[in-house]
Amino acid sequence: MTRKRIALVAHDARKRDLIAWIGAHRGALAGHAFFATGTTGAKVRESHPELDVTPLKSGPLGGDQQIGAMIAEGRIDLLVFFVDPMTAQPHDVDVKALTRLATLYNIPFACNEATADMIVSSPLFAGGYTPRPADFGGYEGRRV
Ligand SMILES: O=C(CO)COP(=O)(O)O
Repeated sequence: MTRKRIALVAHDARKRDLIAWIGAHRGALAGHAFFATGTTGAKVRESHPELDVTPLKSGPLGGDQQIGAMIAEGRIDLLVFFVDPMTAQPHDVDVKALTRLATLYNIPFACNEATADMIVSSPLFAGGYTPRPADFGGYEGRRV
């Protein structure tokens, strides 16, 4: 198994769903390294102490930005971010920045359970798949 670096984020209304999702996939998730926004990380650690979870800052205090920076540095292989589409977030710009970077750097990114289910049950997940590097569509600063 290739050890993946998995970012976990859930808005408040989705935290229970993320914990349940982790429980449902504990076999596939065992042994990987997890990085999570603060409150999400604390809850994941509480319910799944067997996982190696590094908590970052809480989302509204910069945690989404920290994960975005890790993506830009090539330090995250998968983002599982259970988004609440029904509640306005004070840090909406940070959420947008994070999802933009996940898209830009072409990492697998699940914003709901169905997508997360497909990713962790894919043979590509088990098989050490490496996505092609982003080429930024001709952006002049791409080598910088
Ligand atoms: O707000 C979040 C993501 O945008 C999540 O942050 P917490 O995990 O600290 O609640």
